Amino acid sequence: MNRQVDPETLIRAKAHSGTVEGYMPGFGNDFETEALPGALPQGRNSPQKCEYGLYAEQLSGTPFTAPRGQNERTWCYRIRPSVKHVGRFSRIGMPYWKSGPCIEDHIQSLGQYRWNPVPMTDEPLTFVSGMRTMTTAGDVNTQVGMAAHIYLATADMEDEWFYSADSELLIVPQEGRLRIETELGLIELEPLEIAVMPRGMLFAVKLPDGHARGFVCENYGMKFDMPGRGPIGANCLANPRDFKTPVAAFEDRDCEGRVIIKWCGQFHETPIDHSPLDVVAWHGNYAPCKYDLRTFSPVGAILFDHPDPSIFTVLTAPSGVEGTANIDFVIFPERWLPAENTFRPPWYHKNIMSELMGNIYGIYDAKPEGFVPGGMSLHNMMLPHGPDVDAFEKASNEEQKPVKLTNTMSFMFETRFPQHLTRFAAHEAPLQEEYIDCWAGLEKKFDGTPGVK
Ligand SMILES: O=C(O)Cc1cc(O)ccc1O
Ligand SMILES: [Fe+2]
Repeated sequence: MNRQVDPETLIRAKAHSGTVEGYMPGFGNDFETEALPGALPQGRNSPQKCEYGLYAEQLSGTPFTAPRGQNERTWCYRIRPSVKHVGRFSRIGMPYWKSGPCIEDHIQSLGQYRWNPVPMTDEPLTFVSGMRTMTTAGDVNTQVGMAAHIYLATADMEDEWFYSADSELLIVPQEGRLRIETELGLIELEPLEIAVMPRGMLFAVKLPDGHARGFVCENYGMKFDMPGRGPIGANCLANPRDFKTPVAAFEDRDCEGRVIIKWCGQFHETPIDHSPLDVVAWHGNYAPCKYDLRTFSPVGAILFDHPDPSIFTVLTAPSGVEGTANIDFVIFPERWLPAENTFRPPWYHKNIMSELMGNIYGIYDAKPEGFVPGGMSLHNMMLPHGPDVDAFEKASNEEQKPVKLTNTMSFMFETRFPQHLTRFAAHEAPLQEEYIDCWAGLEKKFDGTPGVK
């Protein structure tokens, strides 16, 4: 990639068969890709000397001895090895990017929370410096739990690259496109797509629209995986081929730059005198990917009742306890609602899991007012919630012909751990103080006499 990643000078791998415009299909596949012919060694990983004078380097995403099927690593053939950064690491501040445990004593009261979109800013903020943590759960040091962030970005990362040693990053754009230049290739992302950036992988984010806002789920624990479909069978929900991993792309460029690392909740930087996006060829199964949420094929109730939202799980990060996710990433996409004699929106409930929701666009059926695109809500462990009074009345009284729910895409980061608000979420972000009043109008209908009311 050249600095502006100009398509003319971009040295990108030729599309192999099965690739779609710079991407290879499949989830967690063993990929191979080279931007220069013959750069990728065949039949071995570490020849005595690599073609083109490249250095071989392995990036391990799982322990060496992880079981086959979970074991993930990638071999990179690069112009310089990663140790060729210039100086020592020095600590820098990133005051709005928090890590768990971050249990500060600043919350007025326990509650159900909802926020308006955090407004865009004129301040020059990159994808990294513009990260604003809303909640943390678990502990980054023990690699358990997660954090939920919003990012506000107005500036490209110029000669600046970032990696998180702490976490995998699930990126959910809400406004503005992102151009994510990674060590393994280029990901172009727009709202209604998501990207997953593996732990330890360098990248820079550029802003084709000059600004961007979105959500990030930072996964401290085991990697996101596709959920098992159980009796649903081999198809529907997210299909593996709709995950796209970039082909190799590199730049050979000297510069005065810096690498920022997030490491056990702290931020460090080191100078670098060249672009670290210098991987000419790679092979392996530890790689970034993107996914278009519009390719999710929802499966739902086709006669009666409202199923658990787990049917809409796109990705799940296990916790080690079966069926109890460190994080489930769930979406609420456009779909048909045909169920008969059924209260169709979500039921009222309390949940051992903690539910952080965000609205990407449109209207969420349980909250027709107040949960707006760019907004978020948090229904924490065992705190009751459900449809607001208008949604309840409408869904209880409407004629039950099949309807298509359109103009909607919300999502949920659901974790087995309680989520703690940051000071930013409690005091700086536009918290809706009156949120719980959305249930105030739910009146007692019971009068002791039989019959539906
Ligand atoms: O609370 C929410 O809006 C999310 C949600 C949706 C649903 O369809 C069922 C349960 C649930 O927690
Ligand atoms: Fe819920």
